[in-house]
Amino acid sequence: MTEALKREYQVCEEIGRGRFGTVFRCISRISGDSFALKSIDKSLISGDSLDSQCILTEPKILQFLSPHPHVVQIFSTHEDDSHLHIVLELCSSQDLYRRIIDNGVFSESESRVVITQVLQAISHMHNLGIVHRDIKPDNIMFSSDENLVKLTDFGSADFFSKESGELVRGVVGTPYYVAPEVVAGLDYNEKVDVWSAGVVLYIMLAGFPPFYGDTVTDIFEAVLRGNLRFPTRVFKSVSSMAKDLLRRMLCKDVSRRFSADQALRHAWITSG
Ligand SMILES: Nc1ncnc2c1ncn2[C@@H]1O[C@H](COP(=O)(O)OP(=O)(O)OP(=O)(O)O)[C@@H](O)[C@H]1O
Repeated sequence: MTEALKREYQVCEEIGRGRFGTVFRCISRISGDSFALKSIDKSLISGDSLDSQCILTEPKILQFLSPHPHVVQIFSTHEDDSHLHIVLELCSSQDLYRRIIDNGVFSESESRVVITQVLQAISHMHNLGIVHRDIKPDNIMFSSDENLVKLTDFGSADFFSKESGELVRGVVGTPYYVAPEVVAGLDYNEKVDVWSAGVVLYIMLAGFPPFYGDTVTDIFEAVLRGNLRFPTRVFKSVSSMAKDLLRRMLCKDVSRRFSADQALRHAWITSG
């Protein structure tokens, strides 16, 4: 651990583990406030691999996006021979995935509170020319005060240029959440994040994803068909306004799919 890090923070208990590192709670010796310290073991990453790119991209993009109320805040990075340490805002241990598993489906008003904040984070990113490419419940955390939602995990994010209309390439994302144009191997734009946020909203309301299958291939085929259904058993009590927003976010035709800003202006969002 670097001297500066040891001087500034007292490292406490482990609070999580990812593929490349361990996350600890740490306390600032100056303010007494708690933070999350993500320590990435550099020996687990091979030199010029995609993994090492992701790990280096994340702090760079977080620095660029911070501060925003719905993007997990980065405070500093410290590097030594063996590790890259990132000091982040401390979130609650429960992410949206865990909350859906533990508490079941969300009401419309609960879903609205979460998705509005996610869309605000996406709008902020898109306005700064960044596409996240891995929006999913596991990457949506709650802040320690529980009502604030924070978007995390920018390891798959990339820069794009809105002015030049330049498109992004590469199959990136998680099967249930990935947009059809990504699965089809086409170039794509930032609206892939709106599609993924639409999948998240659908799951919060229904408890299952809109496009699913037993294997990754089956899921991809369902995504490519993009046949959005609202089974009566589950959706009979969901408002037509909520379904209308889902249709506009989960629209296969990218040119007709809502942007994050359009979604934020939709009546179902603003009526909240
Ligand atoms: N800012 C944070 N505040 C609180 N807990 C966190 C924070 N960041 C990460 N964690 C916890 O640490 C765990 C590991 O996080 P990390 O970002 O290293 O990996 P991951 O994104 O879960 O997985 P992968 O490494 O496969 O991408 C998370 O699942 C979460 O429980």
